[in-house]
Amino acid sequence: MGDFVMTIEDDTEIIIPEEESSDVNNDPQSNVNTENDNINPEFTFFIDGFNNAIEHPWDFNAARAGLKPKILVTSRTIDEIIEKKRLDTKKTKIDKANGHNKNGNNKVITKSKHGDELSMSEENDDDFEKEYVGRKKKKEILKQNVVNEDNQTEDDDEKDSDEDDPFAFGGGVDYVIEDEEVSSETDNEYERERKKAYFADKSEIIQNQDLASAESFQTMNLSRPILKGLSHLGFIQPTPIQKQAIPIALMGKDICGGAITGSGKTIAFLVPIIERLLYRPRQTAEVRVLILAPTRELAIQCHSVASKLAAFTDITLCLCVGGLSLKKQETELRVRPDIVIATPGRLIDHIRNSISFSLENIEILIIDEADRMLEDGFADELNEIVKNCPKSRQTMLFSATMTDNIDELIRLSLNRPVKLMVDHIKATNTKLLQEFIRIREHQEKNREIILLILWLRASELHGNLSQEQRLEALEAFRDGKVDYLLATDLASRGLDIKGIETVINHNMPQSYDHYIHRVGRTARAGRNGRSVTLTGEEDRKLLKMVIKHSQKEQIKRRNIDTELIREYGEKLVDIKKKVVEVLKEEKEEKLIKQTEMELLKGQNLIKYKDEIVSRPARTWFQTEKEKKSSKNLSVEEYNEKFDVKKRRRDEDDEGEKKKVKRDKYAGFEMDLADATKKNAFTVVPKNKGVGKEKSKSRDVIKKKVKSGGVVKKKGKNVKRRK
Ligand SMILES: Nc1ncnc2c1ncn2[C@@H]1O[C@H](COP(=O)(O)OP(=O)(O)OP(=O)(O)O)[C@@H](O)[C@H]1O
Repeated sequence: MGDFVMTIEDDTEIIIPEEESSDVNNDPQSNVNTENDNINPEFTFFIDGFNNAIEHPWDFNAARAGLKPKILVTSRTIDEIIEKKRLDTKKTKIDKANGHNKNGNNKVITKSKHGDELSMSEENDDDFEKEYVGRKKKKEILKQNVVNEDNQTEDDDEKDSDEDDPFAFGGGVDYVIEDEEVSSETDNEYERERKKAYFADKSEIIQNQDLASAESFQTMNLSRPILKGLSHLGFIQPTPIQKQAIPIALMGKDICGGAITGSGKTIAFLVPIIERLLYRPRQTAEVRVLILAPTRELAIQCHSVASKLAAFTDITLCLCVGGLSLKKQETELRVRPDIVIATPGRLIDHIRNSISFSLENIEILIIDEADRMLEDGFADELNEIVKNCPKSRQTMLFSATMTDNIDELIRLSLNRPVKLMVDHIKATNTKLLQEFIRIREHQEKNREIILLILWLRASELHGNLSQEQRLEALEAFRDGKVDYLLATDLASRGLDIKGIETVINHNMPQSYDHYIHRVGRTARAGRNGRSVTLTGEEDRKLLKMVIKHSQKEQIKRRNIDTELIREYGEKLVDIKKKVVEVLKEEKEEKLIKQTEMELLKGQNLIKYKDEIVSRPARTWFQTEKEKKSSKNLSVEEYNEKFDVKKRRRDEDDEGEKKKVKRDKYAGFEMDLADATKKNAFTVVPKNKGVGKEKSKSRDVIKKKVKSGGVVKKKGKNVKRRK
């Protein structure tokens, strides 16, 4: 859960003078595209719809440019440890087969970073895999059946006669349940009246606005540079949320916008911002627009899309997120960029500590994933930011699970916001096929085995990685260099990576909202997608909610052959010893790295002592104690939901308290916070659908038992870095 709560502590950075020189060439003004003055009046738009959208509408360039200078430490990563073990195994095998000290022609000699010489056969690169998986299983994967209730296995039938059993889905049972989490559906008269008074009357606004003119971007009265930006991104027709939000936002109204995941909410708020900024006074530079996002990666993505959309304007942008160089951001903020895209913690750091930066001229405040930002974990930071913005600003909130709860919204002092809930409330995309694998209580220990059967090969994304590792993992995944991304909820919101075909939930998430965001990483922008969720007995209520909010044909049940579970369970036991060794080595390497970093920090403190001492100390709006407690709040809030879920299960069991005991080894033995352990989920990209791909089991085993920091590159004969 620490993933989401970025505070000043996460960003501790010793700013060394050398860094300054490299910043000079990164003036945000250099992004200004002078083409603006040179627009070709003859340019035309492509008109064949969605397919024109470019492959990667965002990139990591700005984030990479903002990375702190790399500190070279000599410790090995877990990838290197595993690679070495793999090579050692091969070496032993080859030595055994060939007799000692025979170096055949087809051997590659590599030298590890630590100087030990290793030999391996080019032809032998699959050995490790063969050893632990066995080729014949590659085909057996196809045995898994996706079934509906007509086709369940005997083992699974026992409880399914109960007509209130959500696992019995597919046969036409219509669940009508009271759902306290979908507020609008359960509002009482008083609540409805309150909302009527709080929100603007949309029909009145629409009456005054010719929404028919919003049918295409060209008829929206947008300026030429924006149309050109949209055209370059390959966007021709606005999506439903864009059709509604753009004209209303251009009127300066506050907006509470909700639309399903992957429906183009980012463009829905970026277009009106950029259009309005084109008419800003040019005499003085001011920071006029602030876009807030809950995670660094989402802010990076938003900044990248915004830069592309504004490429033919003179609008300047600055990315202010933790994990990237403070100094560089300070330099950029000094010239007052028009738009700042930020995560809350780093923004507050700048408000307090960057000379001449303030939010006093903010005209538009956008809060992306607003419901998440309104949660307790962000409460203090959000209050601090809103307090610093002028009251007269325009505020726009967006999320796929947007709340219309007035008590939550009231803190943002909105001005008669227009509620735009475009899709059926909390619906999932109809192009999403949702599969569920039932995990009975006695099978809880099999979750990892089942993942293993699903052939996962993964890189990782979670809060325990450095920002550089986080970017590398995402980039490798986006570019198809790795097949899967194993991620915590850090990746659950907003990330838009083309080609993600499947999302696998190792556990059903804590709430339906979390579920919507996770599975929403696939089936985006009109594409098909699939989610597979390992569903425990305690997840019945959530499963019912999913069914309730989905079309019948979106829901399927997937069964896993019990014989396969047994076999793969044995394989896991076989490699247990090796995994434990790797974990031990990794721990030692981490310690080495930490020590080296401390040493380096100490050296810099001595070297630049005068300058560091003469600088005013950085300040924060909370005391250490407050900071810690708001960080904990977020985790507590998350765990609370877990407890609720568990309680529900206990209630289902008629009060009988049953604790599912999980083998320590079978669980996630990683450094992440407990809440995160319970919520690892996995994203699977294009053409690597469940049951189709070849065996990559060792990676899954590696991930399963140790979720920290592995980026496994695809392909054979991965050469070791020197
Ligand atoms: N008008 C359009 N035409 C074609 N593609 C579009 C259009 N608008 C947005 N897209 C594409 O749709 C995809 C999803 O957009 P975006 O990331 O803004 O979704 P979102 O609604 O914010 O999703 P989430 O709720 O998951 O954050 C992106 O790849 C984007 O490039």
